[in-house]
Amino acid sequence: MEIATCSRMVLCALRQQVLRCSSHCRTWARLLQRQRSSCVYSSIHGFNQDEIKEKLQAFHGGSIDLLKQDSGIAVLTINNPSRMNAFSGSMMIDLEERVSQLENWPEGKGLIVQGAAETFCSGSDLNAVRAISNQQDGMKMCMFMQNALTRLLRLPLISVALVEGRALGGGAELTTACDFRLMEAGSVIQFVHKHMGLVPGWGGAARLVHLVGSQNALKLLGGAVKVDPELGVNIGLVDGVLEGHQKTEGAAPLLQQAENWLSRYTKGPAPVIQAVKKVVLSGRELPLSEALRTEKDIFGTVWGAPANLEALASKSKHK
Ligand SMILES: CCCC(=O)SCCNC(=O)CCNC(=O)[C@H](O)C(C)(C)COP(=O)(O)OP(=O)(O)OC[C@H]1O[C@@H](n2cnc3c(N)ncnc32)[C@H](O)[C@@H]1OP(=O)(O)O
Repeated sequence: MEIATCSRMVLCALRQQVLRCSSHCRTWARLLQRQRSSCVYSSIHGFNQDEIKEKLQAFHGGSIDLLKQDSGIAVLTINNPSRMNAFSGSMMIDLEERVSQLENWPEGKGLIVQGAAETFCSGSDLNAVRAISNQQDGMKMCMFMQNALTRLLRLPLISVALVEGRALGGGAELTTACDFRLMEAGSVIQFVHKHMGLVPGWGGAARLVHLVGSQNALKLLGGAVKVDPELGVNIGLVDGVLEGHQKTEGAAPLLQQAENWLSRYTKGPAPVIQAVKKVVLSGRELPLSEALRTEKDIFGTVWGAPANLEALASKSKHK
């Protein structure tokens, strides 16, 4: 073959490769843009994040701890045991920061949200609530938490709330910002807002309606019903019941049980698991035509990618 012909062929292959790469880059840029716009409120809604962060910072205590594991499953712990893991202001800021870290975790596949010291979370810290009980601050805190929890639910990770002990008020809302909920036998999820003269404000009502339907949501909020694992499973709020490791002899620690449960869905390469979450998320949140276009874009990120080529080469049978 002539040298000129050969170089033309190489150039052509290179051009195709560049075109393919730039199309991938454009797709990723579009998807990243969508991820960045995960927030519900921004400056166009009159929301100033720095302003409310400064206010929340004054109510300290507790922390939100993040452990990223080599397995690709991270554990997020609500840690304020002396107040039954209630959310102080600084913990709200911590939560937002941990969500940012998880948004930038290419190896991530799953997330378990748990409470420290054998209980889940008793909602917002009532001391902070009293101090910011004026209308303006309440709205700002509500927007801040809706943004953080919406971004939590929209992470490209399959997430599970591991409910041990009690999930009350904002704690119950937090469970709805995960893809799945697992409850320990004997634990309770309760939207106690009505007893506090409130309704959910962290996005919990909107998400609850999607999970259990408006009839059940109305019952749970209107009656401040104590949801035990059996009721939770019956109405579709809860996806699995774990054995209480202290009460049942030989039961594995709860976190271990939750990791085992989740690992069924996180087995495989991170880009594929993240793509699975993204297609479901777009189907759940977008109008059909937009969801279909997004699915096509996400499909484009896995088609012909290493995991796909490897599977094709191995001629796998799905037995
Ligand atoms: C939009 C968000 C809406 C919201 O989240 S509003 C808040 C909803 N949550 C609540 O109302 C929970 C109030 N707390 C309770 O009902 C009970 O404390 C709870 C969780 C059932 C536990 O009861 P017990 O086991 O008897 O324990 P206890 O009452 O002695 O509590 C132990 C210590 O924890 C504290 N605590 C519990 N929940 C808290 C909260 N949300 N904010 C601030 N402090 C809270 C409680 O005051 C007590 O502290 P201390 O030992 O008296 O200093």
